[in-house]
Amino acid sequence: MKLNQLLERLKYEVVQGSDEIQVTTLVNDSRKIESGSVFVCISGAVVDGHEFISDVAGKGAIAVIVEKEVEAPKDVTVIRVPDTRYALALMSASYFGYPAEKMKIIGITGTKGKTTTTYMIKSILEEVGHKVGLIGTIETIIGDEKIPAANTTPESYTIHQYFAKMAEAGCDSVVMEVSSQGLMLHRTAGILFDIGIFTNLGRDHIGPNEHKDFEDYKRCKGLLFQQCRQGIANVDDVYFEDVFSGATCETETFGFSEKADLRAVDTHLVSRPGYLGIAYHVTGLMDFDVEIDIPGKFSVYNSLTAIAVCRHFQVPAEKIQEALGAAKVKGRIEMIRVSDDFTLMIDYAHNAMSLESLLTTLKEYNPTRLVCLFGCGGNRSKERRYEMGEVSGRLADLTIITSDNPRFEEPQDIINDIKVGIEPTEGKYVEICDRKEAIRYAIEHGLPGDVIVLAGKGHEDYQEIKGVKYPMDERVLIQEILSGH
Ligand SMILES: CC(=O)N[C@H]1[C@@H](OP(=O)(O)OP(=O)(O)OC[C@H]2O[C@@H](n3ccc(=O)[nH]c3=O)[C@H](O)[C@@H]2O)O[C@H](CO)[C@@H](O)[C@@H]1O[C@H](C)C(=O)N[C@@H](C)C(=O)N[C@H](CCC(=O)O)C(=O)O
Ligand SMILES: Nc1ncnc2c1ncn2[C@@H]1O[C@H](COP(=O)(O)OP(=O)(O)OP(=O)(O)O)[C@@H](O)[C@H]1O
Ligand SMILES: N[C@H](CCC[C@H](N)C(=O)O)C(=O)O
Ligand SMILES: [Mg+2]
Repeated sequence: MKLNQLLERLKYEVVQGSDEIQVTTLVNDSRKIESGSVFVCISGAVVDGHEFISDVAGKGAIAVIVEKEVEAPKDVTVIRVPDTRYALALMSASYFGYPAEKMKIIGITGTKGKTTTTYMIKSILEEVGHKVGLIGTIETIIGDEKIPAANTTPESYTIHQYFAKMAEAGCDSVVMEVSSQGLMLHRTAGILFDIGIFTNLGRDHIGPNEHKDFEDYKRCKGLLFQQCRQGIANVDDVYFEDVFSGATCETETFGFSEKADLRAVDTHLVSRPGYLGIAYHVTGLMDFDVEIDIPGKFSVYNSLTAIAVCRHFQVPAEKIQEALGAAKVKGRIEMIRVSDDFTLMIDYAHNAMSLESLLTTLKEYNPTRLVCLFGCGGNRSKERRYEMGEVSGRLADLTIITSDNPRFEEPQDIINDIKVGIEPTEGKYVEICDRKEAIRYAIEHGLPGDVIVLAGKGHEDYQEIKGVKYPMDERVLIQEILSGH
């Protein structure tokens, strides 16, 4: 492949050498260089790719793409672009033959509900015969192949590599989560989404290596609506108009508000022993009854989003009803049967917004006690800690504070930060640092009619401590506890 073909959709300057050369592979990791590779230098959060130029030249790279002034061996072509992450995205699309243009691409952004909604959309579209690829927090799904995810929205090269595999596997559409960091770091640059979705916006992801402030977070979410044809938005969210202020797409809305194009009415909780769900009537652009096995008001939002998307694929109401009735997502309000007396669930709520909506909605089912077990991740937004502490102290009848993924922080320091939030609420709490022991406590002290939530780890099957991921799956811990281990 010729270098100028990879660069065809970019503005660039040839600083040294020629763009007429043939290259073998496109690489942004010096450890993956082959003879004839072009190396894209990314200024990362940990290291600067520009520092590897002599290393990659020694390994056979024949061109480098830079965004800074650099010294390079004379036989290496140097191309300068304004932003190398942006360039990597557009070059990757070309490298893999523009696979996004062969399928319908659905992108979902928002603070919460992305993962849940992607699975709902996939199951509805597959009900009527579409073949749907999926990219998100839990995994990437290409036909029968499931690849565990490192990021919610992977690096652009990986996205196009997955797209190419999906197109080859016969997928006609892709549903993917588009995180604000993904938008900020140009991981999805150059993709024209057929449908872009905005679920909601809450304070999150502010801190070192994430967003500098809420304004930046909000601005990044809005970028999706400058690169899609049809926007679909939650009109009830207070930030909807802000997020869509620069939008260039057609826009339709969903929500409870009378203004919504697709609206939920007559919502009612469904509760039977061992079962919590929600039902409503959808009206406006479509008209039918919906019942879902996932409790809570946000299940109404997530399913409305899925309905709005599937309407654009002309899916009939009965098929949507059927697929939504069976929708289940790993670690998202996943019910685990441990007792005939009380209800226990594993959920991924790991910020104040999701914990507040989860606990509020569960309280509506009138449990004897609402018990909330959680910790917070280390080396992630510190605001989450006291905010989640405050939410749980205020809404739960008992909070069990424990560890999540401490990463490089001391678990007890994280617990202390959570206590700063919980103490002023006078909410009842216990602290048990070891997560398994904390779960044991929750199960052994469960009272008839209790609802117990294990929050924060959701689908994760590991605990990350000082750079090592140790196996830890809450489903396995529960089975061990029940069998007396
Ligand atoms: C802070 C951040 O966003 N980091 C992400 C980023 O790392 P980076 O580019 O800054 O990497 P770096 O290690 O500094 O390396 C810079 C460059 O040098 C290259 N390099 C590096 C070492 C070497 O020996 N040779 C070499 O060439 C690297 O390949 C890279 O091109 O790019 C990597 C590849 O795409 C990501 O995996 C990584 O995500 C880390 C794991 C992360 O935790 N990110 C979080 C903040 C994140 O992005 N989260 C969002 C939202 C989550 C959600 O709410 O669902 C997500 O989309 O996942
Ligand atoms: N629409 C929603 N509004 C608020 N909270 C939600 C919503 N949907 C799900 N939640 C709560 O947030 C948690 C995470 O949901 P989900 O994984 O679907 O969101 P996400 O946007 O993919 O989040 P992440 O950025 O962490 O991947 C759920 O476990 C649930 O507690
Ligand atoms: N995608 C999420 C993962 C958090 C999950 C939680 N278990 C933790 O480790 O903090 C984030 O980066 O914010
Ligand atoms: Mg997600």
